[in-house]
Parts: sequence; C-alpha cells; structure tokens
Amino acid sequence: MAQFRFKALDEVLNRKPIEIERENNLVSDYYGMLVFDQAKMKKYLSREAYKAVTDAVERGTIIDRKMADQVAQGMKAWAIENGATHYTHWFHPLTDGTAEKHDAFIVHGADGSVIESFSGTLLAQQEPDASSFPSGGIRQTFEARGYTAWDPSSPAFISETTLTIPTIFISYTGEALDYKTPLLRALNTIDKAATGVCQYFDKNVSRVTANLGWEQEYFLIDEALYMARPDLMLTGRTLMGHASSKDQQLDDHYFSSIPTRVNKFMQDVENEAYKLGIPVKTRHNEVAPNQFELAPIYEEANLANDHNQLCMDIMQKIARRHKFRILFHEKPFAGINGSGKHNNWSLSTNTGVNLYSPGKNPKSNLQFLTFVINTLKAVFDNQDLLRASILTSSNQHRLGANEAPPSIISVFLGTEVSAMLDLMEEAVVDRKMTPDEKTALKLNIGRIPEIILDNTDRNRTSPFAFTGNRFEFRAVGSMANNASALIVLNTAVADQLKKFKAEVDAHIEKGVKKDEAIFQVLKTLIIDTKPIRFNGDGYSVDWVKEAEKRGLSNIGNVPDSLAAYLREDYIDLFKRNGIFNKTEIEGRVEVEYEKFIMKVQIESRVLADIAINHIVPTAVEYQTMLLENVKNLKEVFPEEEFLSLAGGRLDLIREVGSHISAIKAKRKEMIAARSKANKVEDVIDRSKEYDKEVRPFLDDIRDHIDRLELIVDNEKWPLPKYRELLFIR
Ligand SMILES: NC(=O)CC[C@H](N)C(=O)O
Repeated sequence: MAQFRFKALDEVLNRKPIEIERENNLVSDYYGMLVFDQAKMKKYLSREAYKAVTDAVERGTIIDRKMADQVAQGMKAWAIENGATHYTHWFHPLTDGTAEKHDAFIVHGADGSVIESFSGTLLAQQEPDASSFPSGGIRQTFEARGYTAWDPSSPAFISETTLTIPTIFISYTGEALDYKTPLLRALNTIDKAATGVCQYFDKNVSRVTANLGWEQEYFLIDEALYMARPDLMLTGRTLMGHASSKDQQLDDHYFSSIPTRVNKFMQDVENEAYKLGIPVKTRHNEVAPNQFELAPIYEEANLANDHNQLCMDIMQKIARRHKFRILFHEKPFAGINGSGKHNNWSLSTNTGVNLYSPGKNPKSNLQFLTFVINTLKAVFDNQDLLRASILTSSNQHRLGANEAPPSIISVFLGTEVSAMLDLMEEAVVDRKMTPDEKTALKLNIGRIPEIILDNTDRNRTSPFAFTGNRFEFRAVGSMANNASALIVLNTAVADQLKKFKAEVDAHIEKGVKKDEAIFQVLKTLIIDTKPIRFNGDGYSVDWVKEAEKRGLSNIGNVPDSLAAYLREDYIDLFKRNGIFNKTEIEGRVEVEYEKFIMKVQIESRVLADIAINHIVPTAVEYQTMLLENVKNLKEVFPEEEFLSLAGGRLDLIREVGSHISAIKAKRKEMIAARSKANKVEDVIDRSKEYDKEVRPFLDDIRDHIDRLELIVDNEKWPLPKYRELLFIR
C-alpha cells in the first residue's frame, strides 16, 4: 500500500539540480526578444501601420482592415524569422487559466504546395466555439458562437513555436465572456474619471493609467511526492495530512538561502520571462517551508495582468522541467501560511506623476490626498463587492490567518496619512475659510514627508493597505486572475472620482473657490469614511466586535459573498460605468456559483475515494497486525501478564476501529448530502446547500484521517506526509 510513497521518497533522494541553458549576454540584451514590441513594430511595419497601432494603444482609435493586414504581414514576417510555425489568439475565459487554439500559417498554394499566410482578418478577429467555456446564462440565451478580438495594447509574443496574440473574448451579441474585456472597460473608465479630477490640479494631464505590481506566492513540491498525493493532483490542495511537528514555527524559511534546485528553477523562469518582456525582479523564500515568491516591476494594469497569467503558465511548465510541481492554490496545507497575490495598485498621469505619491508642494499634496480619500470612500462603499471579487472556494481557506487578511474589508493608512486626514477634518471649517486658515491648512498639507516611510508588509492583517506610494490589495488570492479584483477596484474608484468631481463642480458653480470646494468635499468624505480606516490587528476578537459596531460587513462564506454582485446598487454601478450590463453580471455570477459548487464537489469526491481506497484499507491492515500480535501474546503469556503487556494495544485497536467506523459512516452521510444538494434546482440555493451541508464533512472526515496518520505504522502510511512534502526540495 505504502509502496508508492516510498518509491517516491527513493526517487527524490536521487534528485540533482537541473542545469539550465542561460543566455550568455546581459538581460538587457535579450529582454523582450520574443515580443513584437515597439522596436520590432518600427522595423517590420510601414510608418502608417506603426502609427495605427500606437494610436490604438494610446488613444483607443480603431485599426482598419487595410492597416490590420499590414500589421499581420509584419507580425508574420517577424514570427517566422524567429521560428514560429503557428499563430493563436490567447484569451482569459472565466476558468482558472488562459485559452489558446493554435493554427499553422500554412494554406494551399496554387500548385498543390503550401505557403505561409496570415491576414488582418485573422489577426483582428476569430470565432472559437464558445460553448465549451463557462458563460453562465449568456450562452443559453444567445448563441454558442463567440469572438476573440485583438487587444493591441498588449503586444503579441512568441511562445515556443506559436505567434500568440492577446485578445478579448466576447459572445456573438457582444457580451464579455472573459476577464480582459471588462478589465479594459474599467481601465478606460478610471482613465476618464481620474483625468477629470487631475484637471483641477494640472491642465496638462490628458491620461491616467492604472498600474499593477503583482506578487505571486507559490509552493514547489517534488514531482514524485506530488504524484503520490491524488488530492494535490486533483484539487491543488491537501485534503488531509497531520501537521508536521516542525513547520514554520522558527521563521527559518522566510528570506533564507534559496535551495539550489529551486534557484535553478527560478533562474529558468526568469530567463523565459525576460525573453517575453516580463520584468520579473524579486525572488525569495516565503514564510512556509517550500513556499516562494516572484514579483515583477509594476506595469500598466492590463499588460501586467497578461504577464501574470503568462508567467503562471511558464512557471507551471518550467516546474515540470525541474521535476517539481507548482501549487498556486491559496491554502495547499492546513495550519501554515497560504499564498496570496498581493495587488500593488496605483494611478499615474501622462505627465509622469504617481497620484498616490505625496508631492513636493501643497498643490500636489492636495492632489495626493484627493486620490487617497476618494479611494477610501470607494472601498468603504464597495466593500461587499471587493470581497466578492476575491473570495473563492480556495481563497476562503486562506483568509483570516497566517498573515492573510480577514474577510472584513478595511483600509490601513499608516500613521502619517491618518494624521493628515485628522488634521484636515479639523482645519476645514463649515463656514467660508479665512485666507489665513487656508494658508495654514495648505502649509500643513505641504508638510507631508515627500517619501512616506515604506509601509510594505507593515500590517499583514490588512486587506487593503496604503504602502507609501500605492495601495496593496492583499486579500487577492494566488490562484486568481487579478482582473477579477481590478475590475471592481478600478470601477469603484472611477465612480467615486466622478461623484467627487460632480460635487466639487456644484460648489464651484455656487461661487465657492476651487481649493475651498475641494477642501469641503474632502472633509465630508473623511468623516464618512472613518469606519473603514483601521490600522490595528485584523485578527483580534476586538476588531470583529468593533467592525460590527462600525457597521462593516463580515461575510466569510462564498455564496453570501457572491450575492453582492446581484445587489441592485452594484448592478447599477457597473451599468453606469459601462463595465457590465445586467446579462453579463448575471452570467458571470452564475459561473462563479457553479465554480464554487464544482470545486467543493470535486474535493468531496476525492476525499471520499482516498478515504475508502487508501486510508481505510491501511488502517484495517494495521489493526489486523495489532490483532495478530495480541492473539500471539495471549497464546504465550498467562492471563494477568498478557493484560499488562497487551493493554495498550487493545486500546489502540479500539481507537483505530472507531476512526475507521467514523470515516465510513461520515463518507456515506457526505455522499447523501451531495445527492440531496445536487437535486436543488436554483444555483444559488445549491451553492448554499453545498457550503452548509457538504463542506463541513471535509474537515470532519479529515480529522479522523489525520488522527489515524498519527497512530498507524509509518511504514504502512500510503500518502507522503506533510514533513516530506514541505521539507524535501
Ligand atoms: N510575508 C507575507 O507577506 C505573507 C503573506 C501571506 N502568504 C498571504 O497569504 O498573503
């Protein structure tokens, strides 16, 4: 029974770090070599085609067919020179990954031969069958056909031998079926809204870009051990496993020397990433044993998110080359740190100003405060929506412990910015301010230190933390497509900025001076948003009580959290900002509910199988061995001596027996609960049933298995143990 485990352990003992092929020159020499970037476009495109693409990227203009044809020719020429034989549209459907279907460049030539061909039509649009991708109700209501359409703002690249073109994915009737379409809409909306507000401070601002710097946390597990854990293979997390006596108690993994095998893997990933123009910068050991992190320099949010998805894909592939498997699940191991994908988010102007960086003078600092305070308000008003964007069946295991934030959404501002808001609240009076009062306030605003102490990771319990020149949305999970969080965040902030501008303009129209109008509106926002500000310990029991007093919501389960998407006020928010129509939201939410149900269902099925096929037989075998031993003792020794010698064993036999019975009984009950839940017609009700009636069995059954793991002969235990999964590298 335990053969597989020991064979795996044997195999691992012989592992050597894999030597990698390194480019010999400087990273800057080969950075982006597989990307059809500006430099290559200049070389391979006519001047007008180049301009058509840059205008589309910078101003959102449409690229006509003639130009698209020219771009396609240039792309094809470059791709073929670099070894490409195929092309694909690459998109982000509502699954946990990306999608691609490769087509060769070949077409029939006149004389029965083949030639390489690619056209503007093929570049601009394709028609994959949408019916095998999740779409919620949209697919049933309309047609199975879907379109992918070229996103020129994210450059094409070569992946192995395929020219890969980032695209959006929409239904026949134009509804978004992916993450990228609404993300682009949200980025466009925040551009407009933030530019409007920037105009109060600098007329030269004509464009505001949202930026993203993601931090990807992950675990690496040796391939052989991974293969011996069906739960890891099928669900991405361990559904059972007793804690290792030593795991992260000594804080000795975080930032410690990177193991050689892992270091080789990281170098390999970085090499590939550089060729693909992904600016990966930081690598380190994370807190849990065998947990690591990779983070790039921030980029424009849409590109950064494409790069994150691409990076996850190459990390998975390269991990295999190094005989590892990578785990992106938010909580692969109970009891130790899980993995997040902290989203560092900021806004910057075409004039080079980071709107979340304190400036050099009162004017730029007032702009900085304007953006910070409006962001506070957006988070406060949309806390339920923000939570819905990050809370999934897997992330739910991570939140609320081990340096991951709780599911109560709050904002950490740090002492300096908090003090500045308090000061403003006091200094802005309800009547017209005197010139002296205004000067004094401006002077104070000018005193914000230009570089606020780096708050990064200062408060690891905060879901949304100001870290000196950006906000860090820490609640986002490691497995997630960042777009889910970014769509909500950018829409919420854009909407708030529009409201802010409307209010300030109304004051100005009434004759109030611009500065004073801004002060007045900011003051009301500071007062309104006090409940969402929290710099303390997000894990404390007191915070839960305090948050309740403040009226903040505290929702820990996925079905109730997802319901936020269907609230009338939030549907309206998406509609008025042009992000989703009602059909799109309903379709998307249905997909999320289905995903939740499926994932719990799969976990429950896997656990039931392992319990009955691996664990129970092992326990029975061990129990039989104990019984044999007891019978032999009884034969050899007189009654009294026998009892003193075998007493402990008799208890053990009973203990093993009781766990076996409990596992079998609970497994039956769990299967019955699943059948009952499956009969529930409505998807929301079904997800609730799964959450309340099926999910609890996972912990319950696990508990018995973990107890058995502690008492059953190690030689017989079939699954690699936590200590093996976590410490072998
Ligand atoms: N060092 C850290 O910031 C740990 C973060 C933690 N892994 C999380 O789940 O978010």
